[in-house]
Amino acid sequence: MPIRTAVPPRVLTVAGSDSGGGAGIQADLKTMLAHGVHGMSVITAVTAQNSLGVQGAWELPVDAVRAQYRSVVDDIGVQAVKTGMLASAALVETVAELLAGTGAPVVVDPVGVSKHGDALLAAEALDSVRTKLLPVATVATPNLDEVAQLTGVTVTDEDGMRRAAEEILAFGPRWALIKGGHLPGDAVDLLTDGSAEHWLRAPRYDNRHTHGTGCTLASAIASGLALGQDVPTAVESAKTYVTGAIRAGFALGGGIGPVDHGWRTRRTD
Ligand SMILES: Nc1ncnc2c1ncn2[C@@H]1O[C@H](COP(=O)(O)OP(=O)(O)OP(=O)(O)O)[C@@H](O)[C@H]1O
Ligand SMILES: Cc1ncc(CO)c(N)n1
Repeated sequence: MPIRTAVPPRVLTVAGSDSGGGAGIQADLKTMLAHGVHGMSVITAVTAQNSLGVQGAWELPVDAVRAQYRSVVDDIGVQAVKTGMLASAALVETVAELLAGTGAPVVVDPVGVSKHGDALLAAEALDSVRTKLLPVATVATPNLDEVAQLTGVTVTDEDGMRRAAEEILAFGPRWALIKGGHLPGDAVDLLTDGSAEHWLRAPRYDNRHTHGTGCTLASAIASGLALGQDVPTAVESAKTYVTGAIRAGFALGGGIGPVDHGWRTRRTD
């Protein structure tokens, strides 16, 4: 048996736990495993969640979040970070302050509500996301509901996605990835840094089992960045990964099932 000598890149997710295993920390770590990086976690909140919705949510104390972050970063080190559910203004500000000191690229998924419409971020935290968190992001990945919450822009078409990207970039992230997954038609996303524009197009799969798509996409981007890819390359390969995972999504429970993070190891065609 060969003995491993190379150490895989390390990727940190700062996010909430989804007991159902489809989104949040659980989706992030599965995505990282699928990309061959070493996944680590700072848990910000615990949700009681399944295919039907979010039955409860409890955020962790700021000190617990700080301590987890220091444990990971001071000893193991990180090559990329992804943030997801941050729950409160206090946690958003704490995480933003911690990330301002990291030299690693940061993918911010500004999680606002779950697929079922359950709030995962307090309304009074939106301003901290705009002024503290987005400025430290290498890539921000809002869906169209999060765009509306953060900028007031209602997107109905691809021109609207351009306007949304400008507004998001004005908060300070280096790149904006506007996810058009909630529009009808093909699943079209726009990646831009204000000059280059990359449109990512994939067929829309008529699959209701899409729990955790946003977490999966953002973690795949962070994994690509940790592997040394540039932002457009990491986003393109993450889009391919999430599209395959949605295509292979499966029914679990009585509601919206998860995407299949392991689709590449299971597909035969
Ligand atoms: N039915 C679908 N078929 C193919 N691609 C999809 C579909 N739904 C979403 N996508 C793609 O999945 C990715 C995630 O987008 P989406 O808008 O679903 O994120 P999200 O709402 O943040 O997800 P979640 O809140 O469940 O984590 C995007 O690349 C989007 O285009
Ligand atoms: C914990 C958690 N994070 C993110 C999402 C995004 O949908 C979710 N449903 N649950």
